[in-house]
Amino acid sequence: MSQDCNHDCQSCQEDCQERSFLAPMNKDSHIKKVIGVVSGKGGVGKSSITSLLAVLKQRAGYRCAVLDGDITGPSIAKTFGVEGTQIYSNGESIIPATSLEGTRIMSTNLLLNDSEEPVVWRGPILAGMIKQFWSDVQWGDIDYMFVDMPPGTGDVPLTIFQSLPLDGIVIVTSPQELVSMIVSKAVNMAKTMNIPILGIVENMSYVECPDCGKKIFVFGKSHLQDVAQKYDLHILGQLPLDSELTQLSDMGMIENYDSSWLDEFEKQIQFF
Ligand SMILES: Nc1ncnc2c1ncn2[C@@H]1O[C@H](COP(=O)(O)OP(=O)(O)OP(=O)(O)O)[C@@H](O)[C@H]1O
Repeated sequence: MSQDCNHDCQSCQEDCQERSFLAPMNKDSHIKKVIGVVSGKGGVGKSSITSLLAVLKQRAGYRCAVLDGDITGPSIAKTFGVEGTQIYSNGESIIPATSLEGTRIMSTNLLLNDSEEPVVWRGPILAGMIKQFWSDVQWGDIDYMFVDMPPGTGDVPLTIFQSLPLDGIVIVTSPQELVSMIVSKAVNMAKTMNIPILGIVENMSYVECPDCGKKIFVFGKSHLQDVAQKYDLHILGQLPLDSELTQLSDMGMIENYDSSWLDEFEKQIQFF
């Protein structure tokens, strides 16, 4: 580190070991905990679990926010029913959308005129967008911010790992993913970046028979225990496939979702 260091890494060109890639927090935001939600590949329910984590913490009385870092496949605004909300700026910062129950949300969907328009930006622009969501949005006082990370372990998730002060990550998987190498990539990425892994969630694990309540493991025997043991991961939950969750998410009403398994999930995330 140079003797003249003023700790402003943004304007400094020096090749310095102490260089921090962290994006500055918005001056009017006070965010106590930032938790990233990752998955090795798309479609396993990462955005749904991100939303449910915020819903559960909000129900427990905390002030929550969701930063939709899945810039090219945003779904959080729709899930929380704020798609189409007019986002405005106070001249200095962008004001996020607020859901019916008070969760603050920022997502690319809120910035596009047409939510069906594809986002065809390249990596550096995507990464810059996520930093702007952190630095330029006036989040206010937040107890828990959940960051819906882009799927995979590529350039953009890596930038989020480096740019946001993550307190930990939650890994979301599907039963099929657990038998592949995909989970190990997400685990190794977090370990390389020195970010604590809070736990692993197996989503779409089983279907519950509506008549007798029996759990049917449609993808065969779960490998969750083996994987958790192998990588020393805390199991946060084994969540069922539930059509009501899909329907409420599609209607923008995830905050109304309730189910008996949510109580157990809520207990498992109390230590965050
Ligand atoms: N446990 C579940 N039961 C029923 N439907 C679910 C469940 N989890 C997710 N879904 C549904 O599956 C679809 C994909 O889920 P989601 O968008 O959360 O996945 P994702 O991993 O974030 O995908 P992507 O990475 O492509 O954004 C959505 O329609 C969602 O409502």
